[in-house]
Amino acid sequence: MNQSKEQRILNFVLQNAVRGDPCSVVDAIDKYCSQKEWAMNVGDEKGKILDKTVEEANPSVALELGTYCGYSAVRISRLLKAGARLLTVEFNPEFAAVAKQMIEFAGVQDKVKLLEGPSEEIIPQLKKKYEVDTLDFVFLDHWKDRYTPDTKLLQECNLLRKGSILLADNVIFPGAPDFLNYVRKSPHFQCTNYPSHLEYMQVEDAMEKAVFLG
Ligand SMILES: O=c1[nH]cnc2c(O)cc(-c3ccc(F)cc3)cc12
Ligand SMILES: [Mg+2]
Repeated sequence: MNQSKEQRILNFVLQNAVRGDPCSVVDAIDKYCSQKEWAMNVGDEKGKILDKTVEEANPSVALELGTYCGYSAVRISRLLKAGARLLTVEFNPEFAAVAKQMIEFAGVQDKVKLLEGPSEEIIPQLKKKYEVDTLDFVFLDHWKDRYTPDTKLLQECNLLRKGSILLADNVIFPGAPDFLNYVRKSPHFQCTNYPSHLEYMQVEDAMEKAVFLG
């Protein structure tokens, strides 16, 4: 059976990174995807914006929508303080299977919980099934058409508190215009735009930070 691109990325990591070393996993994925096969990891340029925002949030509980191969789950969890945790949601079972192995190889499995399924089903379960009170940090990197409905759902489920930080990837390319409209017009969010480039390409992209004001 032919290997998928995501399985090829994982194999490259298993052969070129250091087990238990999250930075080596992140670097190996970036090396493969910049030199061999493009893939939709957030990448190192936008990854540095992600790092800064995670450090600013210093979350006890973080949520990621869109795990893919686990690149940003490893990138985020390497920065988490002792006892902090990341919940990451992936709809595609093939991607989830690769991400699970990526997370374990990186040695961050004790900080990361991978939840398989659609975000609109999982978000309403976070409080009761996953013992979440409120989320300190949310990384939106799944499907652009879900950014706005899932942001509204997070609010409706009382999962945000004053100061919760949302960070959205790809607000320029592929683009999430309705999300930008929603958060920038809402009195409940204070927004900041971070111009950057599409991962591994010279195409303009940006990330949007939206701090919940309560
Ligand atoms: O679907 C996506 N989810 C999350 N992140 C993405 C991301 O960073 C890039 C892209 C993407 C970019 C260019 C292209 F030609 C085709 C897809 C998609 C996603
Ligand atoms: Mg993305």
